Amino acid sequence: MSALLGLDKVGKTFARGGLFSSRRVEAVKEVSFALRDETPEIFTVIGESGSGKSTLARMILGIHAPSSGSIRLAGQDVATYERRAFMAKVQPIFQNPFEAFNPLKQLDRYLFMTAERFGEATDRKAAEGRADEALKQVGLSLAEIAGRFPHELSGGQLQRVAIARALVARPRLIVADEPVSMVDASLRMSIVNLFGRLRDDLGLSIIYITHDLATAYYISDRLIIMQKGVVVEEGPARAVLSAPSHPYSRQLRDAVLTPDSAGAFRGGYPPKAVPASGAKP
Ligand SMILES: Nc1ncnc2c1ncn2[C@@H]1O[C@H](COP(=O)(O)OP(=O)(O)OP(=O)(O)O)[C@@H](O)[C@H]1O
Repeated sequence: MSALLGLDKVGKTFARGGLFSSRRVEAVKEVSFALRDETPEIFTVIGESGSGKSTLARMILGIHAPSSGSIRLAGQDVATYERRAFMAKVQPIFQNPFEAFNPLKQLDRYLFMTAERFGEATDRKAAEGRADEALKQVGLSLAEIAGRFPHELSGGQLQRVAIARALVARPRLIVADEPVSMVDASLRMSIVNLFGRLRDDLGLSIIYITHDLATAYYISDRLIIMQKGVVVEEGPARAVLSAPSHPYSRQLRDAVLTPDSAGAFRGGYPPKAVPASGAKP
């Protein structure tokens, strides 16, 4: 078995209040997990605000260096990758699609640029082909997007373009940090369903960072639950959320457990009545 991604006792400590401050925050402590090469999956990192999810995502993306432990992609330490080679394998999707794009730049430019930089497209025609293919994978097309600016699209459409931009590189792994929390509640399930299709059709693995238990339950294959930087529970998503053993996991589950959704958490699938947001009942 070869690992696509392997984290071994990864930790991150920040100095609070400037470089010379002695106050330290342990944002992530000794997190270990591996994604298998042969088994594409949606691996969810769930936890409340401040639990260390984004710090973990940034370390996997090579934005922050771990303070301890190691992160390996296809057997190689993430820190030693040449940036372009790394981005061809791992692509990010961030929370706010409106911040991901310059409001003055046409959206197709981003797709062409990614195709040329990370997707090995050698000319404009190849880049257009790549962009159209990726847009179709998210339910759009180059004809619909060509020449359009970010403000001309809805948040949901724009997040689809952000996902298409990631796909243009034909990565092995997508790290999606709260990708649906800025998207209209009615569209959240369609975005997470799209992740499911990308896993099944393209063999992509997705690290899905969220505080939304409902979408996590619905789409995840495996998950870890984080609290104060520590993994308090891990395992197959349905098993963990149906019978959580840690008090914090139970608290999380109960926060979205309405009488209507209770059946879903007892094992019914798909969970028809689970709310699309993490809103408390
Ligand atoms: N650059 C930084 N400098 C100092 N402290 C930081 C930095 N980044 C994160 N932290 C701290 O690390 C802890 C974890 O933050 P992180 O953003 O990873 O949590 P999170 O689970 O992603 O939260 P949220 O859901 O609100 O984004 C918090 O206490 C945060 O204040």
